[in-house]
Amino acid sequence: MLFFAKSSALKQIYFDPELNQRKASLYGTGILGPPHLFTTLDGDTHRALRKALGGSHWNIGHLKNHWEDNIDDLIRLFIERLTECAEREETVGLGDRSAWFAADVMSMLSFGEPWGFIRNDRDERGILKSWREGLDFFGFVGRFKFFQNNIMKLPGIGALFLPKTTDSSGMGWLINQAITQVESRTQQLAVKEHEGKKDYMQYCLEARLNGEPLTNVQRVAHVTLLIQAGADTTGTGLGSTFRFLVSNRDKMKRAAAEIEAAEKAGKLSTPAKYEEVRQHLPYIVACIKEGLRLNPPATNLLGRVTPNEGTVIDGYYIPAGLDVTSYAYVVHRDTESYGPDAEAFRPERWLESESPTMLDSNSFVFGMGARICLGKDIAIMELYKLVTEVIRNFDMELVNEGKFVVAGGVAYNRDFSVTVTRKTGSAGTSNCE
Ligand code: HEM
Repeated sequence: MLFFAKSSALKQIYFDPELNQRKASLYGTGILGPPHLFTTLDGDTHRALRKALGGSHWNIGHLKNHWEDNIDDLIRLFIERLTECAEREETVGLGDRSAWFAADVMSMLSFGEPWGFIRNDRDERGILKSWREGLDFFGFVGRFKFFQNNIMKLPGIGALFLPKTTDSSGMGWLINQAITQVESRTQQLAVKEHEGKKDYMQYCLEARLNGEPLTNVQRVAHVTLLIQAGADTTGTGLGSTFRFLVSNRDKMKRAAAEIEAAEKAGKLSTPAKYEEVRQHLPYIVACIKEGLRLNPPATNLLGRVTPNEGTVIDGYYIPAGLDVTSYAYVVHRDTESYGPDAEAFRPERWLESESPTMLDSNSFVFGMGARICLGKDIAIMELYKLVTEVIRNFDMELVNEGKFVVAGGVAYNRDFSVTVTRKTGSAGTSNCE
C-alpha cells in the first residue's frame, strides 16, 4: 500500500471516481457477517447501498428538528451525574464517560431509547470494553488476509475468536439486540404501520435497495453498524477535546470566557442549542476542530485501488492496481497546511487562517468523497453541545492525562481523568470512574 502524507493528495485519492471504484481489501469484509456500507468494497454496490440507506435524516436540519431535544435530555442527565461526582469529591473518568454519552445517543437514535450508560453510570453490558478488546484482533484479521481467508474459515476456529449472540454482554449482546429488535419491529410492521418518531432502525427497515427491502442479515448488519461506527468514535472526539483543553489552561480559560460572555448576552439556551454554538461560540468550535485534528478518532488506513491505466497522485505517477491511502493522524500534521506548529494544540489557527475553508476542506477526520462518514452531523452536534455544556458548568483539574490509544483503525482515550467543581451552586471536587 502506498501512503500519502500530504493534504495535497487527499482530493485526488478520495474524489477521483476512477480511484473510488474500489476500496482496498484491508477493510476486512466478511469477518462479522455480510458486507455493510463501510466494508462494501465495490464502488457501484456501495453507491446503491448508500442511496438506499442515506437520506436527509442524516443531515443537521433533521437532527435539529427531530432529535436535538432528546439529546438535550441526555446532556441534562450527564451534567446531573457529573454534579454528583463533584459533590462526592471523586475522580471522574472523563474519557470513558464521554464514550458512554455517545453510546447512549447512538442507542437512542437507533432504537428510540438510550440504553442507560449515563443513567446507570456505567459501560452498559460492557459494550465499550468489549469493542476495545476486539480492536487489535479485527485490525490483525483485516490486514492478514491469509488468516482471514483460511484460518478463520476452518471449522470451529472463527467461533473461538468472534463474539457470540448468546453472550449476555459485549459485542455479542449488541448483535443479539440488533437481531431481536429488527425481528420484533418487522413483526409489528406486518400488523400495522410504525407510529411516532422514526428511529434509524426504522429508516433501515424502510430502505429499498434497487427497489427491494434489505435482507434480514443486511438489516441486522446495518443496525449493528450504527452503534459500532457512532459510539466510541464520537466518544473519543469528546474525550480528546476535553483532554486538550484541561491540559492547556490558557485555551480552557478562553473557551470558558467565550461561553460566559455568550451566556451573559443571553445567547445560550440550557443546554446550548447546536445553532447557538455554531453562531456564538467560534472558539469552542475551533477547539473541537483542533481536538479532532490532532486526535482523529477513526485513524484507519482508508485505502483505494488505482485504476487500470494508473493515475497521478500529488505529482507522482502510480501504476494500476495498487492500494493507495492517506492517514488522518499524519495528514493532519502536514506543516504545509497547518504551519510549523502543526503538532501543537492551538485552536486559534482555525480563526486566524486566511483561508479557513481550505483548512476545513483538508480535514480528513470523517474521510472524504463518496465514502465520507454518514454520521458526521450527529457527531458534530454531540461535540458542539456536550463540550459547551461541560465547560459552562464545571471547572476541571487534570488527574491523569491517560493515553490516546490507536487499535485496529480506531482510537479511544484510556485512563483520562479529572476532578470537577461545579461553577455555580454547591462546589466540590470529585471518583466516578
Ligand atoms: C467523531 C466521530 C466520527 C468519526 C471521526 C467518523 C469517521 C468516519 C470515517 C473516517 C469513515 C470512513 C470513510 C471511508 O471509509 O473512507 C466513516 C464512515 C462511516 N461512519 Fe463515521 N465517524 C464518526 C461518527 C459516526 C457516527 C455518529 C455515525 C452514526 C451512525 C457514523 C456512521 C458511519 C457510517 C455508516 C460510515 C460508512 C459510510 C460509507 O461507507 O458510506 N460515524 N466514519
